Amino acid sequence: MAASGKLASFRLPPLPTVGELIKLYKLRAEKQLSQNFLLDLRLTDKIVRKAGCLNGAHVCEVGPGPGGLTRSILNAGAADVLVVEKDSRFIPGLQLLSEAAPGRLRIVHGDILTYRMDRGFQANISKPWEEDPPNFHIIGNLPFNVSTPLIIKWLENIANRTGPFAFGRTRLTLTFQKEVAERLTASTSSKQRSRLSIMAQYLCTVHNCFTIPGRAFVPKPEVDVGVVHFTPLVQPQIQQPFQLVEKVVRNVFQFRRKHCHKGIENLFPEARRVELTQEMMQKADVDPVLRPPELTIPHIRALADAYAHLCIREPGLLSYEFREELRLKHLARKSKAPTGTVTDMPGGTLQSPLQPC
Ligand SMILES: C[S@@+](CC[C@H](N)C(=O)[O-])C[C@H]1O[C@@H](n2cnc3c(N)ncnc32)[C@H](O)[C@@H]1O
Repeated sequence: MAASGKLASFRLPPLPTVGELIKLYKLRAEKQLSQNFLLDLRLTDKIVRKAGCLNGAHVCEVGPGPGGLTRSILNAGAADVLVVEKDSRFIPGLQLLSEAAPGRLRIVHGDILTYRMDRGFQANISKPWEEDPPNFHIIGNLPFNVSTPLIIKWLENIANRTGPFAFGRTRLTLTFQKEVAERLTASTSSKQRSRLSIMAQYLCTVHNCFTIPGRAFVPKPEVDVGVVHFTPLVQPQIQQPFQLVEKVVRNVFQFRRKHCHKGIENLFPEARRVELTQEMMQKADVDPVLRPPELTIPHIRALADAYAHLCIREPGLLSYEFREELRLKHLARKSKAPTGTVTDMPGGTLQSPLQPC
């Protein structure tokens, strides 16, 4: 069959196994870089299947390490794979893989947090945002210590259509600590509903594909791992700047067990807190006694729209941060207090806005 004949040509020639490579190059996992390797190619193949059809695709893989997932991506027929790896010890093994897949694997020794992915691929892979996603994917068994900052950065990129999303609605297939995967995909009122749930779901369709038990990794991490797939939405569910949405959501979830108006109050300077909170809740038509996890994305949209309206009317509001007001107040009190009082002691500084001294 022509199709299967074509598929067979994607497959890599015989190579040392990932386990043999690890031994060959004496690659001890570095805890600092959150290195937990997947050596079972059935599992890496399963992750890659969740990305969708990779036939002829362009792929950026985050943290390839010894290259197990990279092999599965290449075997799935990706035409152009660019891997970004911070630890130089993995580069020789990846070069071996690159020689086995001529012209299909490019290796970048760098940090994914600063790497300019928009410069790593040609503009002609782009698809207009309103059309189907481009044949460009980001895939990674992410280092845990960078996974949350990375997804927040990419969500902001999605909102602004920058970075990897300058090419269109680039899909992401990524691993997270199971708990983070659950937060990303949590529905309204669930125990895991959090800031991350709202920020991800207002911009993307998010699926928690499956869980990999910790014992499948070498060395075994203390937690299980979730594989999450993201497809950016054509139309974000909230049409306000990312920073504004992030600020509203951060404040709302500040007191997740209290009524939502408690967190919203902190969007406003103390002197006008009651009045402006009331106005914002009324404008948004959101019940102030709902708890943050009970808020749906339409509720958050109404709150963000109402807050944006107030910020246009009162331009100083957007830059107001209640923690800054507390800090200044605390400093003022401290400068007035006689020396030796509790505010001068190391433990006397403000721990939380709930416990002003
Ligand atoms: C959890 S391991 C996964 C390795 C491999 N993909 C696998 O599945 O076996 C994470 C990998 O990301 C790399 N890494 C850690 N921080 C990184 C960063 N900031 N940028 C790029 N790679 C990073 C580590 O060196 C390691 O190879």
